[in-house]
Amino acid sequence: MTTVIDGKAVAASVIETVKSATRTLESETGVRAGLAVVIVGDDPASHAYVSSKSKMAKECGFLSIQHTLPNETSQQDLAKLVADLNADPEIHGILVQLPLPKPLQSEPIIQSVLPEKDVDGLHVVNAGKLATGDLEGGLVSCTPAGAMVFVRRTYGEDLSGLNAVVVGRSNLFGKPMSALLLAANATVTTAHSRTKDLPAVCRDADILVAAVGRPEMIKADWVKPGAMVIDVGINRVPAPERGEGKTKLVGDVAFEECAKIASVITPVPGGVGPMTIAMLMANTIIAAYRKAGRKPPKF
Ligand SMILES: NC(=O)C1=CN([C@@H]2O[C@H](COP(=O)(O)OP(=O)(O)OC[C@H]3O[C@@H](n4cnc5c(N)ncnc54)[C@H](OP(=O)(O)O)[C@@H]3O)[C@@H](O)[C@H]2O)C=CC1
Ligand SMILES: Nc1nc(=O)c2c([nH]1)NC[C@@H]1CN(c3ccc(C(=O)N[C@@H](CCC(=O)O)C(=O)O)cc3)C=[N+]21
Repeated sequence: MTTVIDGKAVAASVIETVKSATRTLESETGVRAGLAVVIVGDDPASHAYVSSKSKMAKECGFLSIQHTLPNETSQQDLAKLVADLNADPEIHGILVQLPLPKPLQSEPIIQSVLPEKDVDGLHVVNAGKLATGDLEGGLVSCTPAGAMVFVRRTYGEDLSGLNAVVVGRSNLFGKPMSALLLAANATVTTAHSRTKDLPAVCRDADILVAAVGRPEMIKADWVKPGAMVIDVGINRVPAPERGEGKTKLVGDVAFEECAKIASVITPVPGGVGPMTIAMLMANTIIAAYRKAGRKPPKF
């Protein structure tokens, strides 16, 4: 029987841990964890994500601040806001929603967030700590951190002897995912658009992770029988069967056919997506504990 991971349920258990850690920190030190989310422009999908992040932060008991800036915001004004948030002692985590509208440059903004407040894990200091195997000292990008929770719940802490294939090499997901799998002793291949014979590479994977952004690209005959398949892709596609002009979300994995071959698989929606938000809350409480000189909880 194939196990379909219930990402909402796993995310809810992470959120419970965050809530109790938030209460403990506040009662023992008087520090209330604070998260600032910055969004520039009016992209509706980004607004939907950001409002669910702000809502979840409130639910966790955080001070939750959202800064909504207009499309025509200048690079200097955005940089000034980040500098103010860096200096604000009530704020422990800063997330600048990506992508930024043109012509804003995201890289200088990402690198200007203080590493200890970089709950997205995108600062070179955090990426570097992960790359050098320092998993305790930095902050890890939320989506790969969430996918690793699924991996640990399936295989445990030690992935020795297992082959993992990550399709995609972005700084936001593919690279940190590969680094986390490697740190857990898996034998890791990072595949991308230039990889030769991708289906054959994927068939070698005991843990196959897809983060490409191509609807249902991974087919059943790419999956090793009994493998764990983690689908990170979020693709909105037309769904005429639901009515004219309707759309639906699908992942990068052809779910129905791959579920027959895999032993464990994550759905879209309801898989990795909810974990991204939960791990953002986890990173914020970790940052707040560190700021207070306390040992943060483990997730
Ligand atoms: N669930 C969640 O919370 C999140 C979901 N996502 C989703 O995950 C997906 C990937 O996101 P992200 O990493 O930011 O995307 P990017 O567009 O930054 O990266 C996509 C990667 O896929 C590779 N790729 C593209 N086409 C192919 C192909 N035909 N064969 C093999 N590899 C290919 C690219 O290779 P190359 O480098 O050679 O160009 C690149 O490395 C998206 O659908 C995104 O929406 C992302 C973040 C969070
Ligand atoms: N600085 C930054 N950090 C990010 O982590 C970041 C970002 N920018 N920009 C965009 C991507 C995408 N992303 C998602 C978060 C939650 C869901 C999510 O909750 N998905 C639900 C479905 C949501 C729906 O129905 O639309 C699910 O898969 O079940 C998806 C995708 C974070 N990202």
